[in-house]
Amino acid sequence: MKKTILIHATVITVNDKNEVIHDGAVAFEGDKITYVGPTPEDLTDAGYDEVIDQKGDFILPGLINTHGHAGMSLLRGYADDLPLQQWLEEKMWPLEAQFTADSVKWGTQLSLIEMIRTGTTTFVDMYDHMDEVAKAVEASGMRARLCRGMIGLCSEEERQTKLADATAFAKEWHNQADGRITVMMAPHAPYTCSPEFITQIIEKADELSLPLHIHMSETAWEVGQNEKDYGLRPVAHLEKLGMFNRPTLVAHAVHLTDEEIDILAKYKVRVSHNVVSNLKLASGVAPVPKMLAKGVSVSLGTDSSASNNNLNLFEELKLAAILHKGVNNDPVAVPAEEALRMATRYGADGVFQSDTLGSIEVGKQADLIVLDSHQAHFHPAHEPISHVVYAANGRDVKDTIVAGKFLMRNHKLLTIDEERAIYEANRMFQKLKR
Ligand SMILES: CSC[C@H]1O[C@@H](n2cnc3c(O)ncnc32)[C@H](O)[C@@H]1O
Ligand SMILES: [Zn+2]
Repeated sequence: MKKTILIHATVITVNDKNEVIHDGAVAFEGDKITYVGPTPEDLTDAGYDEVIDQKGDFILPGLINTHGHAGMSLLRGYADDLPLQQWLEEKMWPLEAQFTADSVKWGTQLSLIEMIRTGTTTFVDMYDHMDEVAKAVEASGMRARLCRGMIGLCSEEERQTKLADATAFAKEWHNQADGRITVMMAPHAPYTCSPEFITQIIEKADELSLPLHIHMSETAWEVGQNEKDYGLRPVAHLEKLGMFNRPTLVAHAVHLTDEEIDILAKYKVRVSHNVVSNLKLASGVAPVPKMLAKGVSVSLGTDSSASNNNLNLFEELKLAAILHKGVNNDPVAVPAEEALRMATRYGADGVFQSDTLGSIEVGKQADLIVLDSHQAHFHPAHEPISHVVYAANGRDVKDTIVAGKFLMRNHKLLTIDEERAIYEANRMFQKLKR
């Protein structure tokens, strides 16, 4: 197995002690980290196949995007400035109904390019034609937690076809691509899936020992609708259906009462905070400081490029750190260190892989990103965490490494043909009837 060491770097470990190592080094053998510490004085007999001098660049754990729909990059910019329900019903769903496996394949390629370029090493994806997504992830070298999203607003026969499709996908792809691909079961939302359908999906997740993923409490409309239809708000509704007895990741969680936050904390429900998407669709602002204070694990998600309109998690990172200060009149809400944990450690928890991902520690997966620190906006050279959260942007990422393999080196993508992907995505979009 190849042994590599990155030396003379500023290593932002995001470990328990939040250590930052100046003139530090990170070594990995195969897919695992084998050394984290000061740059060794003498490497002559250490047996490394490759020694890379980072000249002070920042090394961080790869970022983890805990909610999105990669295929939807095909619809970037197609329907801006609308509220969620109108955006979905009048714009997204009619176009998605025309999507083929090829549309999803090329939409996903665009997303993978953006994510690798901006330092995401693991992402969650909920969509249709998931075989195409899984094949693209496998070839790209990325890590992903994938799920076939199920919308229940169709005939019983179609619902059962979707459940069978999700089950077959899970059986075929869970723990594949050397463990880089894992799977969840995903009812789309409480307002698009009946209680009976959600129950069937929970039972299937139980049978397959898989976590669950769902959009929840995204808009005030959704909460009102749930109360009207079932006499309960979404959190109590899903609790009653037994969803939270299984490991669950919910996306959005914008409209929550204090009691609902207590329920999420009690069941260790993971929350994906989609700050840009929630602002753009005018859904609201999730009570993130309250959730964090009550011990809820809150990570960051982009949602899709159709509501974001990019997959650059550095934007979520900065906004998560500053928005909650503004709306709560509290300059210490979501400090920089906590925002960075949301993008890394808590993300690892969000994908149920905190043992192996989310920080730079010996034994964990070598999922690393390198930021070019030789730029004006990273100087004066102090407080690296502050610079990464408040001053950095996705284009600062020069190297992206997943499972010890470079997917991008010196800004050059190594596993995806970018020009072809851009060409094909445009061709796919032109085929859609708008
Ligand atoms: C078939 S699963 C994916 C499904 O979700 C839709 N979607 C995208 N973004 C959101 C969002 O913010 N809330 C609810 N649903 C969303 C997407 O259009 C797909 O149909
Ligand atoms: Zn979504």
